[in-house]
Amino acid sequence: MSELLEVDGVEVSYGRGRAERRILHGVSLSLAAGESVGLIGETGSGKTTLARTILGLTRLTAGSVRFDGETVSGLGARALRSFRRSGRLQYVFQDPLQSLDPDVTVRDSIGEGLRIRGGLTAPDVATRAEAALASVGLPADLLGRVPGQLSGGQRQRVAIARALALQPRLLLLDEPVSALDAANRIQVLDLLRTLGTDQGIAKLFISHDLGSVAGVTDRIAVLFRGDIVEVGSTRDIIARPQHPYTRLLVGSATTLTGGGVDRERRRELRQALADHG
Ligand SMILES: Nc1ncnc2c1ncn2[C@@H]1O[C@H](COP(=O)(O)OP(=O)(O)OP(=O)(O)O)[C@@H](O)[C@H]1O
Repeated sequence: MSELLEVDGVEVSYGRGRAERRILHGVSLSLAAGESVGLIGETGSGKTTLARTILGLTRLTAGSVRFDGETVSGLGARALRSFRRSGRLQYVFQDPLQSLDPDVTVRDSIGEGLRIRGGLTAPDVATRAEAALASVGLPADLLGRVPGQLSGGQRQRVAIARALALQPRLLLLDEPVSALDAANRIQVLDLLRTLGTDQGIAKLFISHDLGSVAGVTDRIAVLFRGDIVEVGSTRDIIARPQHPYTRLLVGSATTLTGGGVDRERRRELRQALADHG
């Protein structure tokens, strides 16, 4: 199967000289068109760094990122701008206020990327914005509101609609529900499960919480201290986790196991992890 996204041996460091710290140690990961994959790792493991590298925002020191047949990691500033304008790869942040301007209406916010990309008349942009809003289950009467007049769950849906309006091939969703309360979290995850499947949009869910993405992904990749330590179908990862860190994740996710592993077992797994690293 030809891959939509191919991350191959990516290394990223921050700082220089003595202060240099390697964050990603040769990460490889691929996604096919329409596939839904979870990238799971604890805080500081390098998830956002990997997302930023895929977007071409962070420079890699080794390896490559290919997307939709193009080597993104090799693009110069100008080519990168044009790649971003194309909208083929969209990023949804944990906090919707990071992608939404507080003074801009929902209508203009969703239409902005389309206007920047060009090629559509103003009425076409408006129609696409309305359709995108409807596709995330929100009514058209929200179009005239600004983000401060929306609930947290509505804001995140608007941020998703804004990304969808550009008809991307891949959505990078960085902790898309962790800022939401429990009820909104379930609703937005429910939306994300089916969203884009008809159009073959691939989704990469980035999260520290295996439980919250298990129901929406085909595969899971586990990132631990800058290395992908395990990749497999979501079902296999949950039923037969191999790496000690994955076992700890599965054991801690009470929603998956109905109870989680007991304290003593978690202590053993933490010890195994310490021995591992
Ligand atoms: N611009 C930067 N300069 C220096 N160090 C950075 C920079 N960005 C991130 N880091 C460091 O790189 C490591 C990985 O950070 P990253 O944000 O990728 O982790 P993460 O897995 O996304 O964590 P979280 O779940 O907390 O968001 C952390 O130790 C962080 O402090």
